[in-house]
Amino acid sequence: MTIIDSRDITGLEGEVRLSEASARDFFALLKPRVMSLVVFTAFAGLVLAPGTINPVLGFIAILCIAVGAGASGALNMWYDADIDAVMTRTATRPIPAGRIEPSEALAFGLVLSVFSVSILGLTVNWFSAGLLAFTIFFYAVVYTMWLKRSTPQNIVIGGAAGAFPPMVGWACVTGGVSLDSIVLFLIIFLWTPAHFWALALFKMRDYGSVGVPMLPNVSGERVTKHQIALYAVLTAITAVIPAFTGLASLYYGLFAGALGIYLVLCSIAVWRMADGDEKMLPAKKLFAYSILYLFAVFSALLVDHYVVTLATLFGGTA
Ligand code: HEM
Ligand SMILES: CC(C)=CCC/C(C)=C/CC/C(C)=C/COP(=O)(O)OP(=O)(O)O
Repeated sequence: MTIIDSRDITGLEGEVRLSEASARDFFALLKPRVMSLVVFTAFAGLVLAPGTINPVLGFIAILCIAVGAGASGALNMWYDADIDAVMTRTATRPIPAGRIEPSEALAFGLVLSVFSVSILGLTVNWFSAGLLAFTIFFYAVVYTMWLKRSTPQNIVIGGAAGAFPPMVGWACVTGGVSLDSIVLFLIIFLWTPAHFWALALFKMRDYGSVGVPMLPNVSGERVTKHQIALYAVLTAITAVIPAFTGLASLYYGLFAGALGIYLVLCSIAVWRMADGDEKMLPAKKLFAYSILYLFAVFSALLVDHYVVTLATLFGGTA
């Protein structure tokens, strides 16, 4: 018997397309583009941590963090399906578009969460697994179900979820937390407001249409622009700290400083933008640069780490 639904109007060919689309849709539930940078910061935490980890275990650890991050994205999309259906940016996501049932997304998110945490605990260590579980809980429950719809400080507090991954990576190697891993946490924690409020400024109407209390909608553009500049300065300063704690060299510090100065300049351009500006070009530029910035800072930490390690080896054998 042929099942007729809106996606199956061309017989067998339609059915084949349906199953292909389903795999893509389940993949989309993992928020792969956002989570790729999250996983990269976790990888950096794992590499920068003192000590070593068996490469196979390191690979399993990163896979578990990627799956756990994706699972939290699926749970976020399950809970937010009602507002995602209304906002133009999110209306075509698999659940609001009707391509995945909410119950399927919930089951998918829960199974992947349990799977990723258990495998990480059984193969690597239970401290990192506990931290991964806490991170998933923080994003899916604390941010998505509670803060997002109740306070304009939602992403400041909720942003902690996005900042934990390097600490999870670090804990995979050391089994604990250290000052250096807290600095990595702080860089992302302080970066999140400039990253997200830039987007919230040019997507104000979307958030207003669903009543989500994002800062620009609640306190207005001016306050948001001041807050963005404040957090950009704090981020730029914090990102230089690894050069002083010994986690990275002074060359890293100079590079991170230059990246930070440009972040602050972009945020000042947003500050100077007239309220009510329709095009919001400086905000769009800041959002795009914020992503490049975080990627560049964590890449610089990795490159610096390898260069210093090689230099030490070379110096040691010379
Ligand atoms: C509470 C914290 C955060 C909030 C509210 C937030 C919000 C957003 C939103 C709404 C988008 C647009 C996504 C889309 O339309 O698909 C976005 C894009 C993005 N975010 Fe964030 N973000 C947060 C934290 C992070 C973190 C921690 C990272 C990485 C470490 C990150 C990396 C990215 C990337 C790479 C994109 C671009 C995705 C693309 O090109 O489609 N975000 N963010
Ligand atoms: C290891 C692990 C569990 C990592 C999780 C990392 C994490 C919390 C990333 C946050 C990414 C993100 C897109 C937040 C926006 O949610 P939103 O609901 O405000 O955005 P939306 O409107 O696009 O859905």
